[in-house]
Amino acid sequence: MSSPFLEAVALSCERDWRLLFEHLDLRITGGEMLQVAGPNGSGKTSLLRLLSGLMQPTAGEVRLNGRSLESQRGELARNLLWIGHSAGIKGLLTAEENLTWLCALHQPATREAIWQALAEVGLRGFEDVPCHTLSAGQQRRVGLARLHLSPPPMWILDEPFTALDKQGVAQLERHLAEHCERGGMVVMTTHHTLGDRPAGYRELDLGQRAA
Ligand SMILES: Nc1ncnc2c1ncn2[C@@H]1O[C@H](COP(=O)(O)OP(=O)(O)OP(=O)(O)O)[C@@H](O)[C@H]1O
Repeated sequence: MSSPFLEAVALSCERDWRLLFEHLDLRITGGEMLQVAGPNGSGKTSLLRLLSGLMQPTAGEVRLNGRSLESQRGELARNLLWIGHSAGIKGLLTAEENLTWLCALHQPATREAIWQALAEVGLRGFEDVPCHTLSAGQQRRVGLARLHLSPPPMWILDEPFTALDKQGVAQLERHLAEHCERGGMVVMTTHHTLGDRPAGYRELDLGQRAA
């Protein structure tokens, strides 16, 4: 099967009567990484939410494999992994419990696979600890462990490096680049300058397109 591709066609976004961007066209496919950059409030998270089908555009359209996202909800759910600005985990659940139910949305994972993924993100020994007792960076790592659990090909990540230490940043950069090198797709926002970029890397600066 060919890799999925995502398009924005003449996309405009207005929030609270403020036009964030307009006439935005882009196409991203397997093997590519798009870093959405720009100042605070320029619309980076809004663009990611539009591309993930979590928000409706003011004008224009988002397409998956050449067809409107609206008609592709099932396909989108099968192909997309969205990790938002917050770690996206529940504090009262343990790391293992959080990943068990998050994975159930896509592809149920075994306990062994979850423990292995937690080890990959440096959380060996923290599997059965309630997440509210973990540090901010550790909580972020629990959420990011999903990227090691048979994830779908399209990753849309809002500020995934937040709260990570240097080693965590380097490890995540490598993992994202490897995902693209294997034919996966990454769209993300970050204010961080990436040291490890795959061949298919490009940047979209919303600050330079301000409406
Ligand atoms: N739920 C909301 N309702 C109304 N307006 C919103 C909402 N969320 C964001 N906005 C507005 O949309 C604009 C863009 O917000 P957005 O979060 O997309 O920016 P951003 O570029 O991701 O910013 P940051 O770098 O601070 O994360 C801001 O002016 C914000 O006030």
